[in-house]
Amino acid sequence: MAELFWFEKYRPRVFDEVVDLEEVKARLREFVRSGNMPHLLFYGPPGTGKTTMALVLARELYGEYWRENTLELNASDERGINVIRERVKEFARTAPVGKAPFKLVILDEADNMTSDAQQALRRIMEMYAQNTRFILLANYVSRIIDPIISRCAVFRFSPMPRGLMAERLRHIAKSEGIELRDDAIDLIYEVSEGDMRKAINLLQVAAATSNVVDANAVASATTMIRPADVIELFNLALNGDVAKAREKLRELMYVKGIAGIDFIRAFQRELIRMPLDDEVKAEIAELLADVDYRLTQGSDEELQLLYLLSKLGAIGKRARQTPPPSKRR
Ligand SMILES: Nc1ncnc2c1ncn2[C@@H]1O[C@H](COP(=O)(O)OP(=O)(O)OP(=O)(O)O)[C@@H](O)[C@H]1O
Repeated sequence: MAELFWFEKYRPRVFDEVVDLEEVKARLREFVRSGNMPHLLFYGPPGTGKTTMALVLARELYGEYWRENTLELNASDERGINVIRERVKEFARTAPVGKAPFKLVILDEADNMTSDAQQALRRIMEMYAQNTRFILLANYVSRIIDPIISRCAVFRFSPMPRGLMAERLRHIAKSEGIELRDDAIDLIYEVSEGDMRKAINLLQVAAATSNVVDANAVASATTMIRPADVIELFNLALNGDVAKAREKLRELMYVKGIAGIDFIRAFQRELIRMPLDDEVKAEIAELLADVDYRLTQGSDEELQLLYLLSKLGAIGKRARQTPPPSKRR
């Protein structure tokens, strides 16, 4: 069956396809080679490859029999520790198929379990240790009780670095016949904060409307402000058309539902690319930082943004009256 979601379609199947995580791969390969391993705990933010790595390990351990030898449970779906106990008991009853001497239980969202449930889980892990190994997946290691941590080999997963995320996105875009622009990658990286699932999803949604994916397409796929709208706002205000700028601002705030702080981020992002004098840019950057601060202090969003627009109007007016530095004597 064709995969509906690209993040599933492009989920790595073997260690070599997994981007980054070199140390984790090396240690897991060693477990596969030796045919033995302890329980594992993978922790880190969403979309950083924990589930992927657990499934790759299962394939590498069992080859074609990986499904028969793997039980995937979600700690927050499964109603309570008793359900987990029953399912593990049932699963562990039969011997593993293939060469590895144990079966694999992958328990997602282990950090959502209460500490009592985790205590019970620890006993289950011990009870079936002879022929099962657990891989616990968690976002926060601090929410896992010490007796479990001390029984596991612990691996940390970090947000995907920009360069590697870009490489992976380019690979997917190429396979899908999509032209992916650099400004789109910048924006996807910024919005996804190193979460690969989110990044791939954004690419897929943006590509649904156009074969050329640029930052505008990415922004339209989110509740983000499009670069084209930011530039228009900037230009309207700087050119002294503050009334029109206000209208545009209100439309974006109330029709698209864009938050004040997102405007500031978008302005900061576009400012670098604006064809303005460095001194003017520095002044605007300072103004943006001021407004940003006041917004974080709880000031009224619309008032702050209107203030920003009128200040931009004044800066623009002054800039038009002052010749650029190269022409100054
Ligand atoms: N290191 C990686 N290399 C290549 N693709 C990756 C990598 N990490 C994540 N991905 C992509 O992101 C998707 C989501 O990753 P995965 O399900 O492994 O995240 P996770 O860390 O388990 O997240 P969660 O905590 O939300 O369960 C994968 O299907 C895959 O397409």
